[in-house]
Amino acid sequence: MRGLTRAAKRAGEMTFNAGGGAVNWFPGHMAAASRLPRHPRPPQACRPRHRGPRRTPNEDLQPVLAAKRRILALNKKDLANPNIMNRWLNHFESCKQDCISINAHSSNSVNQLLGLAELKLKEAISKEPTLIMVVGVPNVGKSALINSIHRIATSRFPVHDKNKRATVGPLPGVTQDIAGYKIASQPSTYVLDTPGVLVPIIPDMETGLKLALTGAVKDSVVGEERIAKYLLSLLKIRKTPLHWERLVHRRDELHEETWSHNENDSRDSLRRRCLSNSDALYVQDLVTEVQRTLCRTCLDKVCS
Ligand SMILES: Nc1nc2c(ncn2[C@@H]2O[C@H](COP(=O)(O)OP(=O)(O)OP(=O)(O)O)[C@@H](O)[C@H]2O)c(=O)[nH]1
Repeated sequence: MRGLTRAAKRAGEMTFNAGGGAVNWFPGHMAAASRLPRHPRPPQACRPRHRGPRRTPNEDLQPVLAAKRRILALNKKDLANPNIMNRWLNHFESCKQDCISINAHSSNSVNQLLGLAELKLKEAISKEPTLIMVVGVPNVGKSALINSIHRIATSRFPVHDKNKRATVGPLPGVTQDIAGYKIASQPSTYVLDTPGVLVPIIPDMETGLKLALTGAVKDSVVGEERIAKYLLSLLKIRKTPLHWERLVHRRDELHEETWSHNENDSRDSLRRRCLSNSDALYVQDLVTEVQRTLCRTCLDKVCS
């Protein structure tokens, strides 16, 4: 296991050095947002994180958040390996952290989180008004979670801003400002959506590349090719079988199936569903290059 970790670290360094160029991980809106929790009346905190629980806590916010009642929400559970997710839940439980894994798009899942929040915030909710802040790195699903909470709340209580929605998007950095959503009255309770915040300085390259892989920073900040190479290195290190050739065969099969069953299907739609020849060749070249680099630096030895 330690060998794997070391190899991944080495792969991160190599990928990073190969791409070159300084990376600005911390744009202006993040700097502004990282000052928000020091508001004179600091709110309770709910922190959705996603498929990188080790890489995504913001240590700079810990002193402020530690004093709050908080729940750790591991979001995007539908994308995570359930065994690894359970290991993380056990880990946080052993650290006496209230932790739950959720899918922000699922009402059942968000209802479970709300149940836990009600239990946890019982005392605080009796004081008016209560602010619940959702914080986390960019693209973790904070706005999606807020929309689900707001939708559930509006089905329970009459609220005036029923149609208010936080903007959700596949790229990081969609939310640039703080916004409040009323989810209960008497006593008034609000959830606050916040811009995703990274730490001002990414401690090491591996963390940066992993954040990029999970979508917490835009691909263009690190460089698409650099991220692709790093991903391929990780797949190689973990001995994940690569299926490019099978994809090309699948394309030929699909081609035959589709033309024999549905003659109206256009070539364009076919192309969208399959990997083109040039894409497959490009990926194969990339794999070969990564494998050659890995051999050169004896990463194989580290893994074996
Ligand atoms: N599969 C899956 N996707 C999710 C989940 N939660 C959010 N997403 C998707 O993740 C992407 C980012 O979601 P947002 O809610 O915009 O993330 P955010 O944390 O507000 O992002 P910033 O504005 O960058 O801080 C969107 O494409 C969502 O649809 C989830 O539980 N499962």
